Amino acid sequence: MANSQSPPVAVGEEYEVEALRQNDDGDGVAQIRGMTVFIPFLLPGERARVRVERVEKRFARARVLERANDALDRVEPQCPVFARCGGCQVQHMAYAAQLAWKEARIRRMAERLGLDASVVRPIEAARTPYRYRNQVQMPVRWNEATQRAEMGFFAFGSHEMAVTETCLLVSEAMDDVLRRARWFLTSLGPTATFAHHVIVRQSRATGDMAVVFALTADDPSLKRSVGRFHAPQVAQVAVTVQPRAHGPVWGAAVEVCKGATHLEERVGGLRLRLSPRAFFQVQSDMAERMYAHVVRAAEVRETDVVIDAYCGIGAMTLLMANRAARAVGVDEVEDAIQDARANAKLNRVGNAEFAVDRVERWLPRFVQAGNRADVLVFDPPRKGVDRAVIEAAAEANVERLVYVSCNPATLERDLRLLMARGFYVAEMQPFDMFPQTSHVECVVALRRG
Ligand SMILES: C[S@@+](CC[C@H](N)C(=O)[O-])C[C@H]1O[C@@H](n2cnc3c(N)ncnc32)[C@H](O)[C@@H]1O
Repeated sequence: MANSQSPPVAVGEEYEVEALRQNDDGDGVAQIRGMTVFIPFLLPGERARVRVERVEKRFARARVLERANDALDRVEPQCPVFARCGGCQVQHMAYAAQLAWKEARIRRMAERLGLDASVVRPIEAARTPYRYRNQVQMPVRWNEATQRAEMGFFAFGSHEMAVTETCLLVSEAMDDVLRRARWFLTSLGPTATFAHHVIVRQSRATGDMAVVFALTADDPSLKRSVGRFHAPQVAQVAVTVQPRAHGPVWGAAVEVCKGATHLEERVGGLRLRLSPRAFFQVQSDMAERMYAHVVRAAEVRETDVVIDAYCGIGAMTLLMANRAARAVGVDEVEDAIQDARANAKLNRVGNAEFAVDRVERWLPRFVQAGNRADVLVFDPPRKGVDRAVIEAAAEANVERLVYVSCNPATLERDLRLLMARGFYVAEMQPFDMFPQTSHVECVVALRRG
């Protein structure tokens, strides 16, 4: 018999459960003998026979063996590798239910922060919940037995590959290029073992695509071979050398082997040059709507000095510069800032400047040097902003701050800190930048007061 210290459930045990709610990863949550159990792909109200697969101190994970009923929100997932690929978590939910679930998460965050429910606006839905992504990174491996290159996606938190030729989140033209890249690597023979990822990005404006082969070896003849890849609408072929096949995908540099040096995208009336290594929002249409919202939320006036921290290729910097006295964009990626400077010229924006730096270094210096700023825009990566950035924002004496976040957990942490330093939340606008996944984007307008 289990003693009082041992967990109430054990790996391999089977139970009949009902999911009571959904956690932020999209998993169903049930209670078994007083323990919280997370069950992927089980929706609230659904009952199932499950097997416990992992037991931690405070929770366990279980897998559905047989589902007894279907929730009203359940739909048939469209992708053949859904549940095996780690990319999508909620294809089994109707799109309207995905939206409601994401909006509710932002509402719960507002509640925990002690905010009035009226600050949260209804979530902005994607125009197309499938085939919306403008970029994809597909792992590749060489199959010794079949002597073919295989592509697919890694399962969540593992390097086990779900082999597939298609991703329903990208355009059909991108799917076609991925297929051709796999045939091409197969045609190279075992030398293709050096390829570990194929990255494809497509411009919404021109339809042109850039294809980057990520290789483990810096081999000139392999690079020459890769340069022979061609497919309809592919305007650029490049390589990046990243010796570790499991870890970061990109190497230190990207070498264009063939074609254009950049793609061109158009957003919010701007022409934007886009290098392979520079970040760009994955859904161009939603990016356009979100940028327009950020400019409105920042209430940019013509005497304002605006700081766009984590600016990427400078799209928001330029949109705000058009209404301000001066705009400064900062990003740590040199290629992105080169694009941003070129984009300022391309769009004849004369009052935008850019710096290659880490925001946590640049912003405190900017503020301590006594420079004026009226508006701050933060659009950090998933880990949120550094403590030094919060302190600098508090000292900067800005009236308006707009925080663009792709991770509600770090957003909540950072909002709590900003609120403790004299900012209040005026509005929260969620955007469904990543349909079929558990991710949600949110733009928060803060004011000093
Ligand atoms: C979510 S993206 C936003 C980019 C841009 N605002 C846009 O909409 O395209 C985050 C950006 O932050 C940059 N970045 C990440 N950490 C940084 C840091 N510590 N300092 C400066 N830039 C950073 C990345 O290079 C990336 O361009």
